[in-house]
Order: sequence, then C-alpha cells, then structure tokens
Amino acid sequence: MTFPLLPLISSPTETETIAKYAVTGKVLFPLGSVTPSKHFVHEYGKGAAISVDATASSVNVDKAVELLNIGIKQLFIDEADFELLISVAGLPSSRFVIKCSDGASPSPKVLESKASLLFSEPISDSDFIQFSAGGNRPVYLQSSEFTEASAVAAAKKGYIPIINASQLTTESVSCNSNESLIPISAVFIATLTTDRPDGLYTTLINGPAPAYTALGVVYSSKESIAESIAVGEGVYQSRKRREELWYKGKTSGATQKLIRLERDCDSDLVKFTVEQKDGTGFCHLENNHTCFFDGDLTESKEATGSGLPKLDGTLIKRFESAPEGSYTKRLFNDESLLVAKLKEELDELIEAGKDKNQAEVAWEAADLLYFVMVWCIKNGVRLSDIERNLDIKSLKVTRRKGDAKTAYVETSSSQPKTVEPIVTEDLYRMKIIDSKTASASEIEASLTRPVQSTNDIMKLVLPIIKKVQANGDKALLELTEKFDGVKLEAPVLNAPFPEEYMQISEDMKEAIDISIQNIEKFHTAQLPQEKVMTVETCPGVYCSRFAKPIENVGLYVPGGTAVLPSTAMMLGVPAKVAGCKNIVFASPPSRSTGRLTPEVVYVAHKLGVKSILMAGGSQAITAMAYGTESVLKCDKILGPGNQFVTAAKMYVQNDTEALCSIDMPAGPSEVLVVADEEADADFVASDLLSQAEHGVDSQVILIGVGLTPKKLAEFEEAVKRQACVLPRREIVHKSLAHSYILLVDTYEEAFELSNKYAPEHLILQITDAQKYVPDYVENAGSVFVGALSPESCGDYSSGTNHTLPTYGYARQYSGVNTSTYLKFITAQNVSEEGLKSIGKAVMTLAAVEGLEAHRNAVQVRMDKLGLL
Ligand SMILES: NC(=O)c1ccc[n+]([C@@H]2O[C@H](COP(=O)([O-])OP(=O)(O)OC[C@H]3O[C@@H](n4cnc5c(N)ncnc54)[C@H](O)[C@@H]3O)[C@@H](O)[C@H]2O)c1
Ligand SMILES: N[C@H](CO)Cc1c[nH]c[nH+]1
Repeated sequence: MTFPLLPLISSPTETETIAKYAVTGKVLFPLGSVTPSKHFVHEYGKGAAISVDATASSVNVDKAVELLNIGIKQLFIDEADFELLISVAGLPSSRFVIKCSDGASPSPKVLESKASLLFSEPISDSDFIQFSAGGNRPVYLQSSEFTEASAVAAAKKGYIPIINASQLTTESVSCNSNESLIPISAVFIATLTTDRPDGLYTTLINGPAPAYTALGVVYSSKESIAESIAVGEGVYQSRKRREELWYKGKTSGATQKLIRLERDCDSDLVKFTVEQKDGTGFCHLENNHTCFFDGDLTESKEATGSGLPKLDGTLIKRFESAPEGSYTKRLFNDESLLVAKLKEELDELIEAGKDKNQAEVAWEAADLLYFVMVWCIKNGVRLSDIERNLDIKSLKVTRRKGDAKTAYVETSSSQPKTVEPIVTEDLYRMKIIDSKTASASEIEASLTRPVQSTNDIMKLVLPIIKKVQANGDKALLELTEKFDGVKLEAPVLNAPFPEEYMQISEDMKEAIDISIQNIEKFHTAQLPQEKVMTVETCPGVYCSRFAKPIENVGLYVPGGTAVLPSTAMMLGVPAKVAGCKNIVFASPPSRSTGRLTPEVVYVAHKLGVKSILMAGGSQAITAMAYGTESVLKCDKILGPGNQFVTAAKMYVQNDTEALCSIDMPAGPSEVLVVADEEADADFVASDLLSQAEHGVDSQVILIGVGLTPKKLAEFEEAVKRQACVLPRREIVHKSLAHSYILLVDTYEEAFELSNKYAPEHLILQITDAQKYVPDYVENAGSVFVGALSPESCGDYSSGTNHTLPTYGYARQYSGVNTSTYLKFITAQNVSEEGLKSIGKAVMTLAAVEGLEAHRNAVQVRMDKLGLL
C-alpha cells in the first residue's frame, strides 16, 4: 500500500512543493490549474502519480479523455458525472474517483464499478467495510478542516485523507515549529503496526527505477521514519543502540536520497525507495551495491541489476568517462556512425524475424537495444525516463491507429493506396477531405474501404471448411463451442419449433408482422408478370421463358456482434414469395442464453422454415453447402455476414463439388450520405451512425455539397453528440476512424464520387432529392430519398430488402430480391412454318462450325417435310 495521504497542490508550477511531497508517491491538482500537454506528467510529476480534481466543475467526455490520455492516473468527479463518463462514454471506471453526496450511499452502479470513492465526512464503520469492498477499493476523505488528530484518525480507519499542501509539513512532530501544520510522517506512522517485541518495523530498502534492486533489510522506528521524511534521506533505527538513529552514510559517505515511502498490505513492513549517492553502494562489503549479491573485485558498485538497467548504468559511466579507444566512446563521438548502426541493427532484427528464428531475433534485438540506449544516453535520456514514458502511455484510454507514416509503408501494386494515417485523439471525428485542395490519390484513398486480405482470411477459413466436410455434425458442435462459447447437444432445430424457443412480447410480434407484410408486398410485386413469357421471334418460332424457384435455400442470419432478426425477414420472406420448397436458416446461438434468438425462431415459424442450423461463421456456410448428417444440402446460400462468412461463401460457390451458388458478397455495412446546406445535422449524423454501429469494419462517408464551415461544424458536432451516448460507441469510434467527410461544390460532383464508391446505401438529404433519382444514380445497393427516409426504415419495415452488395459490388450486383431465389428456364416451340423461317440459317451456321450432327438435326426434319 502506498503512503496513506494525498497532498492537494494548488498548481503544477509549485515544483518545490511537488518535490517535497513526492515521497507520498502521488499528488492531486485542481482541474483549473492543469493545461494538458503531451509531456505534462513527465514534466510535473516528479515521479509521483498525478490525479486531477474535477469535482468543482463537471468535465465533458472529450476533456476527460484528454486528461486520461496524457497519463493522469485518476480523475475526481461528482457522482452525477458517472453516468455520462463511465456508463455512457465507456471510460474505464478504475481511472475515476467518485465524490459521493454527503449522507447518501453511492449508487449500486458506482459500487459495482472499479471506481474509487471520495467522501467529505467520515462514514460509519460498516459502510466503510462495504464501500471499500473490504479494503480493496481506495476511499478518500477530503476536508479543509483536518487537524493532525483528525487526519491521523482517518488514516488509521483506512481512509486516504486529502489535505492541502499548505496545511502539511515534512517536519517531524518534535521539530514542528507550526502546530497548525500536519506532519505527513505522523499520518504515515499512525497506520503502522508491528508484532516485534522491540516495537521496530522491518524495513526493505530498494533502489529506484529502472532496476528497483532490493538493497537490503534494516529496521525503522517512528522517530527514524519521521527523521527520514524530515531530512529527505535514508535514516533508520540502530537495533543495538536504541537511543541512536542510523543516518545511512554519515561516516562512509554512502548517503541515500529518499524517493518514496510505502508500507505493505498489513502495514507492518516499510519500504524505502532510495537513490544511493553516486558511486556508492548500500552493502558494507566494498564492491557490493546490494546486500543480495556475491560480489567480486572487478564489479563496479553502480552497474546494478542485469539486462537493460545494467546497460543503462554502464553506459552513463562510459558517457562520463569512457576509456579512450573504446567502441562506446567512438559511438558517442561519431553521430553518423551511431545512426548508421541503429538503422543496420533494425534491418537485421527485421530480417531475423522474417526467418522466424527466435534465437536470432533475441540476439539482434539485444544489439538494437544497445545502440538505442547509446543514442538515448547521448541525448541525456536514461532508461528510467523511457520506462516512465511507457507507463504514462499505458494509461491512455484511446489510441492512435498505429499505422506507419507513408514513408515507411512498403507499397506494392496489389495494395490499395492509403492516405496519411488519422492521428487525431478525438473520439468520434471523421477525417475531412476537401476535394478542392486534396490530391486525386487522397480522394481515391478516402473512398477505399478498410482492406480485407482474402488470403489471410482464407488461411483461417479453409481448415474450418475441411473440418466440417470431414466430420459433419461433430465438427459443427465443436466449432460452435469454440467460436460461440455454446455447447449444444445437436446442431439443428427442426420445425415445428417449440413454443419456448420463441417467447417474445406482443409488441415485438406486431413489429415483425407489419414488417413481414410490407416486405412480402414489395417482393410479391417483383414476381414475373406472367407465368410464361412467350415471344414469336419469327413466323412459327415461339420462344418462351418461365421461372421456377430454387428448391433448397440456406439463409444465413448473422448473430455475432448483434442479433439480426430483421435479416431473417429480409431473406426468408422473398424465399417464401418465390416458392422455395425447403428453407433452412443458420444463425449462431447466443453466448449468454446458449439458444437461438427467439425473434429469429418466431420469423422462421411464420415463414414455414424447415430447420434452423444453430451455428455461425464459415462452419455454418460449409454445412449448408455440402450438407451434413442433419443439415440439408442447399442449392443456394444467401445472407450477409462477417469476413469468415463471406470468405466461406466465396469458396463454396467456386467448388464444383458443392454445386452451390450464392447471392453476392454482402459484407460489412456501409453508407454514403449526400447532404447540402439545407440538411438537418441531426438527421445526417443519425444516418451515418446507424451504419457505423454495425461493426468496426463498417465505413460511412458523408459528401457535403457547398457546405459553409458553420454547417460542417454542425454536422461534426451532431455526430459527436449522438455517438458518445450510443451503447455501441466503442464500435462507432473504431468505424469512424476510417470514415470520411468529402467536401464538393456541386451535386454533379457528389454523384460522380458516389457512383465511383458504389455504396451499399445511398442517402440523399439534399434539396429536391427525388429530382436526381434514377437519372444520377448509376451504382448503389439501395437509395433513400429525402430527409424523412432514414436507412433504418429500409433495414426493417418499409418493404425493400436490406441484404445488399457492399465493398463496391453494387457496380455489378443487385441486392437480394425475389428473382435471387428463382431460376429462369427458357423453352421454344418451332412449327413447320418456323423451320421454313430459320432452318437454312441453322444449317449454314452449323456447317461453318464443322458440327455436322447439328446441321443434320435440321436437315432430316426439313427433308421429311419436303422443305428442301
Ligand atoms: N450487407 C448487408 O446486407 C448486411 C446486413 C446485415 C448485416 N451485415 C453485416 O454482417 C456482419 C455480421 O457480422 P457478425 O460478426 O456480427 O456476425 P456473423 O454471424 O456474421 O459472424 C459471427 C460468427 O463468426 C464466427 N467467428 C467469429 N470469430 C471467428 C474467428 N476468429 N475465426 C473463425 N470464425 C469466427 C463465429 O462462428 C460466429 O458465430 C456485420 O459486418 C454487418 O455489418 C451486412
Ligand atoms: N443495415 C444492414 C444492412 O447493411 C441491415 C440491418 C439489420 N439490422 C439493422 N440493419
């Protein structure tokens, strides 16, 4: 446990005060005094953890993220802000201290979280035990009226008192010249216990970062601890002479600077972190830095620890006085040599990794780290500085994308071009590309979907396909357990489906019924107008075409990150309208219930589905394509899904053994919204977000036509405002990171870009939107015309289908429709008159192809009829 006191320091500029109380390991600044900057914690922390008190004025999500991202350990907030910052924005609760209202218990949500608590009055002992979760959760007590007695009493009870630094002193009780000040040593000592007969505290002495070497074990008394804090040095208690304090190094010169003071979990062991005076060790044996070392006569006292800390210690000595002619000295003096070595070693490390040779990677990494450390020491940076930066970075709550800068990206013609990585810290910001100033390649890159490497996915999917082909139902059960965490007895649920599997509310039934009705109406209208379409192409030649449903269809209803009963309707209704004989659903069971989504089962029941395969991903597609003991082999597989689903669909449609076709590659959802100055920012934002929330690989594009900067800002603000309160904001944040706003001057330009992108959904929130449809739309899965036509209507209830081509396939594919479930068969009936009309033409063409039997098939008939 750390020091049982948190000093409140009025400003980060009070560097002396911070240094004085850094022994506690933590400081608290008021929000108003903090101007966040990249190196804030490094510059102002003096090695202590910095927290910020924002209870006086509430913080918004952006500010909280900014503070946490620069390495602020904890943010003190009012309980009223818990909902927005933690429940809604999803920031990690462990990074907050919640100020609870006087006299009221913290809400159950707060108590279920990992947040620390702050009270302004002591609470009852039983509440303390409950709220602190038996001592696991830090509980702070803040009061401007603390006296030494009340601060000590609070610390003894287990609180961490927060006391203004102006009320504190590092002087010991006996020397405290100002009695109104509270000695921090008194608070620390009050919490200690000991079961030693001499009343002393066993004390562990540790070196500082980066080695944190245990130097030795000594003993402390209350007096020695108070004195150590007062003089800022290592002072301990001599066991032989109780009246004497042991000022470490007083005679030998091996003094210690006190860095940090802590106690262990049951407060009977004290830990001092100290820095030995340069060139000295702790152990009485001359060449030993620490007592836990065999020592040898050549060992230098400073080069402590092993690995990087040892290298750090050695290099700093070499930097100060490297022997002439040593390689390290040469490196320190010859910068171009050092830079060349850094690059050379990095290349060698990369090469070693390509060969997957572990011993060689470790070897080369050690070389590289050596040169990196030389570079850092030359620039005045120690290993402990680097480690501190790593620790600060580990406190970030949002990260940059981590893409390499363009100069470091290997480009090959097969790779889509990328634009500069998005390096904004803003959570819900889309990158803006102004077509007037952006290069053609930047515009093109903004219209490029996140790359999905088919090869990489195929490597994962192929073993699954093979497994299901070889082991059928057994493989399905294993894979469902592996990927969906559900252990099933059997992989298929056959109709009639048990009532208990479709328990849904009346409201839900009504919503499904209305939607099915509309989808059915629209898809029935798509059936061929006549049963048989016949054309007399020339006298006596009757050509006709009629449609027949595909007999067995397998419909995939996604169920990974969201349950999509709407997709069950979109796929099932047209199958029923087309007249498919056997309709099979496949959908992964829910992790939490281990069952199918009841709404999906209800839809299946309403549409007369034959069976439901309780599996997802590529295993479900394989089972439907090839069939298993209990899964019917399907002639066509339809439905959207993630990359594993899409990859498996692509595979089976190319395998003649499967004899199976697919609807289209329908992958991650996407939308392109065209909006002008008249558009309602809230409508536009809601449409963008409704697709961004589908999955992290979803992409949304906004094309702004003739927007003023004010309007653009309104759009951005609306996106941010709506996004931060969405339950799936984590997904939204990730998909917005590869989404763009493109600015153009004219509607024509907007449609040109949109047609190039070929979006799954195109939403037109522009003046007179209907005027542009259909003439301006060349490529799109489905179009939503006008401000009052949100895409959600098409997703669920208007009647159009939501299974649509993504990834630019709208250039050549249509969305799912009734004819997707039909095959069209042609027929002809040729009369004598017909043979007269075309017989000679057929014979002439057959002859030129050298296909005599073809020619003869006409000739024998015409001969018998006497037509030749
Ligand atoms: N284009 C459209 O018309 C349309 C319509 C609706 C949904 N969608 C899209 O469908 C997708 C649904 O994806 P989803 O993931 O939520 O559900 P999903 O049902 O497609 O995939 C979930 C399955 O993936 C498999 N899986 C997960 N991790 C795996 C791994 N590491 N290796 C192998 N298999 C693994 C599991 O079997 C799991 O059951 C989303 O991208 C959404 O945007 C598209
Ligand atoms: N927008 C998705 C098609 O890309 C379909 C869907 C289902 N549920 C909600 N939306």
